[in-house]
Amino acid sequence: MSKVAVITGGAQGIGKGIAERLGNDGFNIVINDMNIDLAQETVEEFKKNNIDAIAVEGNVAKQEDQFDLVKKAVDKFGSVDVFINNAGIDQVEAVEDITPDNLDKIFNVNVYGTVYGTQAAAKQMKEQENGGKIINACSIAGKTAFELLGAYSATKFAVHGLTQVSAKELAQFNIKVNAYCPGIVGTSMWDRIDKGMVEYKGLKEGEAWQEQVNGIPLERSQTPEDVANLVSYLASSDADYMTGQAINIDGGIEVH
Ligand SMILES: NC(=O)c1ccc[n+]([C@@H]2O[C@H](COP(=O)([O-])OP(=O)(O)OC[C@H]3O[C@@H](n4cnc5c(N)ncnc54)[C@H](O)[C@@H]3O)[C@@H](O)[C@H]2O)c1
Repeated sequence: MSKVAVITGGAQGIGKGIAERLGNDGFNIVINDMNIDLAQETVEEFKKNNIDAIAVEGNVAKQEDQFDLVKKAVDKFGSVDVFINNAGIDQVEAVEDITPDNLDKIFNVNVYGTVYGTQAAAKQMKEQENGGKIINACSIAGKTAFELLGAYSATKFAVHGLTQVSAKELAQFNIKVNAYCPGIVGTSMWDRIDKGMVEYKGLKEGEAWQEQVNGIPLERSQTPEDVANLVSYLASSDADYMTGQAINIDGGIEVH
């Protein structure tokens, strides 16, 4: 029977790239997203390419939605072998300007969402003979400071910590937990970050993005496929001895 991968926030961007790659690797795919229309469109596109996939509407910040997501995946495909806590949101703000509402919002999705996804996936994986793999969306901003991304960065540092602790706690159940740390990926998230930085710094549209891209040693921006190449490895049996790692895939921006 094919293995099953669940990808939160998989309707577009990095999540879609990962879902497509894992589908081509032979996984059955379950895409979660709040934007169910886009998730359905993505699933239809995958089906045309012979990837077996379903879309499940849900908000990762709600614990019950995450358990419902796992239940729907198991009802449809029989297991959850890989669970990707990919959904995340951005905010561009100087630390002095961060509001309580914004702080709640970003922690709810990026941090609480990762906790709830891990809980739902682990419960199911503990019942499975072969355990499973949980893979979290961290960021280079989860290891290093980036101006105007204070709240976002704090959530990704938290995801980094959660990855390490979950790995230690779940190893005994043959559940591996790792994270991918992308750099500057051309998705709708970066369109919003560019807009926010342009406002703060008085730049022209696209200039903040270009400034970041100019600093990439490999001299090009990143694609969702670049990230998916790493996640494909983390989801595979080749990574069976790896757990607790947060791996940069960023064209050389950060070296640790
Ligand atoms: N784009 C980058 O440069 C970059 C770099 C490092 C890390 N990341 C991380 O990678 C992940 C994906 O980023 P992206 O650039 O593809 O983002 P994106 O905004 O392009 O896509 C995110 C998807 O998640 C969905 N989503 C948002 N909140 C949700 C929620 N509460 N519940 C369910 N779905 C939700 C959105 O509808 C959207 O389809 C995020 O965790 C992000 O922080 C992105």
